[in-house]
Amino acid sequence: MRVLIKHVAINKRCLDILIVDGKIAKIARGIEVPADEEINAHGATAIPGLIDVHVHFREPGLTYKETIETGSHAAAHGGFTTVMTMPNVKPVVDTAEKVRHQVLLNQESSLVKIGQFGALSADLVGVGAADLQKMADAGAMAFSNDGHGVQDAQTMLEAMKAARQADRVISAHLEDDSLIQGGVMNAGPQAKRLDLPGMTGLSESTQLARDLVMAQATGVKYHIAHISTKESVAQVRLAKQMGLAVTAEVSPHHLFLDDSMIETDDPMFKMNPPLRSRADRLALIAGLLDGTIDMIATDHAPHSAEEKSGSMNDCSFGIVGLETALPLVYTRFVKSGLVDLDTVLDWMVRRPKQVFNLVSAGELRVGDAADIALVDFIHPYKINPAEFESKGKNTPFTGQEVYGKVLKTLVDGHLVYQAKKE
Ligand SMILES: NC(=O)N[C@@H](CC(=O)O)C(=O)O
Ligand SMILES: [Zn+2]
Ligand SMILES: [Zn+2]
Repeated sequence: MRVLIKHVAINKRCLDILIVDGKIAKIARGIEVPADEEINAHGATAIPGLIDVHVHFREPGLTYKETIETGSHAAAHGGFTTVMTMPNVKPVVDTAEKVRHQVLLNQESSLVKIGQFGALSADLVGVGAADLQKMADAGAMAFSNDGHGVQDAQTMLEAMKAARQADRVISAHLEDDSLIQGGVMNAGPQAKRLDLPGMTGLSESTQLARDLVMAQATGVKYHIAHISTKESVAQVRLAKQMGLAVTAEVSPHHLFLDDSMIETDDPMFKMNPPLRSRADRLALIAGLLDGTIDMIATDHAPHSAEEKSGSMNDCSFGIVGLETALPLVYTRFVKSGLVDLDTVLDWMVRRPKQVFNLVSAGELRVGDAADIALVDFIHPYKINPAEFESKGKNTPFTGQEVYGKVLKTLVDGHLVYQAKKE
């Protein structure tokens, strides 16, 4: 099977891409060979398919929020060709048998490549680490307790030792429950103004301090999920200087929103960790720019309309991200002149691939898997949740004007998303 993509921009040059049997065979000017399928990509830019190391597809158990199929359509629509799915489905993916089952389910139902996380402890809250080695053997690509902080130090220590042994990364959701105090947004003047219970960022940074000491002792590859505070960024910077195998991801919403922008009690602004202060947000941007933070991950967390209605006091934590990440990052960071597109691809393709050892993901090089997104960076459009492929429409970015509409997405040379003609 040969696919020929004609007249596409790559690093600002107009080139053709020849794909043979799912792999990139040639990238050059004016390739003239017969092909089973020819795509005229005039006006589009080709980028390697994006990688998101933090998403929630809600199958099994919570499929009214999202299924593997709808989540994978959302990924493809967002230009993502590989995602890593968190284990907080129902039942939680916390045994080798459940990992095996989940990996099969992912393969059957997904349009994009999926790396599956196994849980660090039983049901995400159990004391004592789960059997990480067995889960790794069954196909778990990494481990996480996302959704819950690991409250018990001994449990985290056991998990770190086992992850080190199995050569898998731990992605930590950092949250000390004793410091949360029923908060629904960041503690600070804005929470007071809105008369909403606040939660302190110390909940994240204190647990991070504990974990970094144990990460050094065990030598585990330790990754911080959705980092959100300036204190955490400072700790990661120091830990890296000390030579620890520490990495971190930041979400687009923590980069582009802060609690001063929450003007009303609006469920679309409730997520975990919460939007922090402007000073925190600026520290996250600085950390990303200087390499302290390695990558961007969406924490795509779909919920039903009902679960995201009413007051922040009662609604669910989390927002969707797969279908807004690239346009938001491109518009705020590249269009504004802060960084070039290639740097964004470091954050959204290369570092995620390296850190999580995602060997099947392609990087737009001859010989690599043809995981490619064709993107229109020229024409602006407005974010409209009604156009999302995800079941979750819960985003605080509705109506924002952005650049970076995905026109087509290919996984192993197969078209998995195609924008409707206007
Ligand atoms: N981020 C969120 O607010 N929610 C996530 C859980 C998580 O990422 O901690 C979810 O599963 O809904
Ligand atoms: Zn989390
Ligand atoms: Zn999450």
